[in-house]
Amino acid sequence: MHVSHEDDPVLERFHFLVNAPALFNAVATAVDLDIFGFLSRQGPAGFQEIHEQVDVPAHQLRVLLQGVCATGLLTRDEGRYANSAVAEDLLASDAEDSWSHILLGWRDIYYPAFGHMTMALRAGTNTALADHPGDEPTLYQRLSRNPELEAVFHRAMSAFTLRSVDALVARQEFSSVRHLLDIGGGDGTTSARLSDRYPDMRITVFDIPSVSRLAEDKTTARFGGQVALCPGDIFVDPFPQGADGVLFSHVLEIFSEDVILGQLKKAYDALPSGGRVFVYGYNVSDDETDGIFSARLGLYFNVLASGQGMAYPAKDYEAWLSRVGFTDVRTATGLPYEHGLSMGVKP
Ligand SMILES: C[S@@+](CC[C@H](N)C(=O)[O-])C[C@H]1O[C@@H](n2cnc3c(N)ncnc32)[C@H](O)[C@@H]1O
Repeated sequence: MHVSHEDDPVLERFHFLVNAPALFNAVATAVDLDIFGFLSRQGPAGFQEIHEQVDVPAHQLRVLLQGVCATGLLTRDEGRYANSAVAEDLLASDAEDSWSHILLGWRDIYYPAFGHMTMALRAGTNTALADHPGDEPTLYQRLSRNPELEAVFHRAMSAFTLRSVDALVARQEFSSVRHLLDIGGGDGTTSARLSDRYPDMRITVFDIPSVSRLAEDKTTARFGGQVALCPGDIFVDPFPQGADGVLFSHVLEIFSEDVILGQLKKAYDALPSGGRVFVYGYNVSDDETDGIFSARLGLYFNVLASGQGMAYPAKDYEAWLSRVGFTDVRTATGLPYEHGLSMGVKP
């Protein structure tokens, strides 16, 4: 006799979870086939109208549409399909912040790696990186050998960052910074937002050379002298001098405690007295039981990206900032998508 868990919300979650990999891929395929975009431009459409737009045999399209309807992202009313409000808002456009970019990035880069999870966690290192040619120890470095996949990665990264960055940019602590170093600043998405908001702030975006090239359009082309690019390796090259603020956005969480302490010390040494450090990213709850975005991220780091790191709880960052010598250490918690901003000031 099985016990019934009918009223237990964990059961409902379990049922969704075990089907989620297939459903996730169905939704990503619908993005690929521009089904959400078509329904957005066209309004509700019958099967035949969708079929005329999509190069998939009728039976296979029927199966796909059933799968996407089962997620709730498409609705079907008297035979006509339509985007749900969530699909219309998140998946129908090709805009920079569209979730469509995020889905394709997760599908092409993150999720293939998770099949290696048991092996990677047992091995204590990112064994899934073997699927990406090269001998460098992190995914970021190896992606520079594959410009197409690197572009997919940074389009997804940028779209996700845009979904949470407003809360970061709005922090009044940035208004006193004259020159900010955006360490691991990626394609410059965050710096571009900061430049819009603080036209008097100079910003230097530091990232590996292949990523710096991706940042050119978004930063120097648009912001001229306000944003400079500094190609380099955080483990090899010194941080540029003269800044009074250092931002690590979605960067420290990739690495182990020792590496984080080393990078925070580097920031401390580069800053003048009164200079500010900002550590922005995902935080799991202090008791490490909560945060599904953070959970995915920590697993991705350990299986694929670096073999280290996690969405550390804010109290870890606060302890590390204090240990390195920063004062006024605190965290703005509860930012969108499980984000927090830990800050400190060099005395
Ligand atoms: C998760 S992305 C964050 C991008 C951006 N800061 C944001 O919040 O959207 C991490 C960034 O760190 C950069 N990075 C990783 N290892 C690096 C290294 N050794 N030196 C310089 N940048 C590095 C990557 O290229 C990537 O752009």
